[in-house]
Amino acid sequence: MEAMHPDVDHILFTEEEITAMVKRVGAQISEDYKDKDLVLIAVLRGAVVFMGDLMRAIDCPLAIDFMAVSSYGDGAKSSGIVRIVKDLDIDIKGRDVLIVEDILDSGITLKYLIKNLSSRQPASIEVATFLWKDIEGKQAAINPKYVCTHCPDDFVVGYGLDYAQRYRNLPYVGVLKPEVYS
Ligand SMILES: O=P(O)(O)OC[C@H]1O[C@H](OP(=O)(O)OP(=O)(O)O)[C@H](O)[C@@H]1O
Ligand code: HPA
Ligand SMILES: [Mg+2]
Repeated sequence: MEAMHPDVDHILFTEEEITAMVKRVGAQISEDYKDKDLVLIAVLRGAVVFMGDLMRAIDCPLAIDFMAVSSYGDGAKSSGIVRIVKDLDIDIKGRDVLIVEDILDSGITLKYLIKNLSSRQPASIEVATFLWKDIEGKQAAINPKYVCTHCPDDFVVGYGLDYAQRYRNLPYVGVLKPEVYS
C-alpha cells in the first residue's frame, strides 16, 4: 500500500475495500437494470473516479453522460447555491436514469439534480452514491437506492473527492487534517 498523504489524518477506506464495495453495488445495479434502458449520469467532477469503476462493474447495456454542478467552490462548506456548469448532451425522456455521485453530504446538490432531471420526464430516476454522510438532521430527505458505504461527518478526500481541487487522485478515502482547511 502506498504511503499516506501528509495532509490526511487517517484512512477511512482502502483501495481494496473500495474495489469490493463498488463491485457489490455494480452487481446489484446489473440485476435491477438488465431489462431497462439505463443511463448513468455522473456529476462532475467528484464522481468521475467512481463512475469509471462503477460502469465497468455493471454487466448490462448502458449509456453515460455527465453534468457539472458546483456548490462547494474551493471551500469545505456548501454555498447552498447549486450552479449548472455543464448540462447533459443526451435526451433522457423515457429512459432509466441513475445519478452517480461521489458523496451525499448536505443533500443540496442531489436535491437540485433530482428536481431538475425529473422535469425532463425520465421513465425512472435513482441515485448511486459512493459515500453517504447520513447524519440525522443534516440532510434534505434523499434516499439513495445504491450506497457503497456510510461515512462519518468529517471532511473527506480521495477517490475523486477534493479540497480546493486537490487530493482527487488519492486511491483511498481519508479524513483531511482540520488544520489544512481551517
Ligand atoms: O450533498 P452536498 O452537500 O451538496 O455535497 C455533495 C456534492 O459536493 C461535491 O461537489 P462540489 O460542488 O464540491 O464539486 P466537485 O464535484 O467538482 O468537487 C461532491 O462532489 C458532491 O457533488
Ligand atoms: O467531505 C467532503 N469532501 C469533499 N467534498 C465534499 N463535498 C461535500 N462533502 C465533501
Ligand atoms: Mg468538491
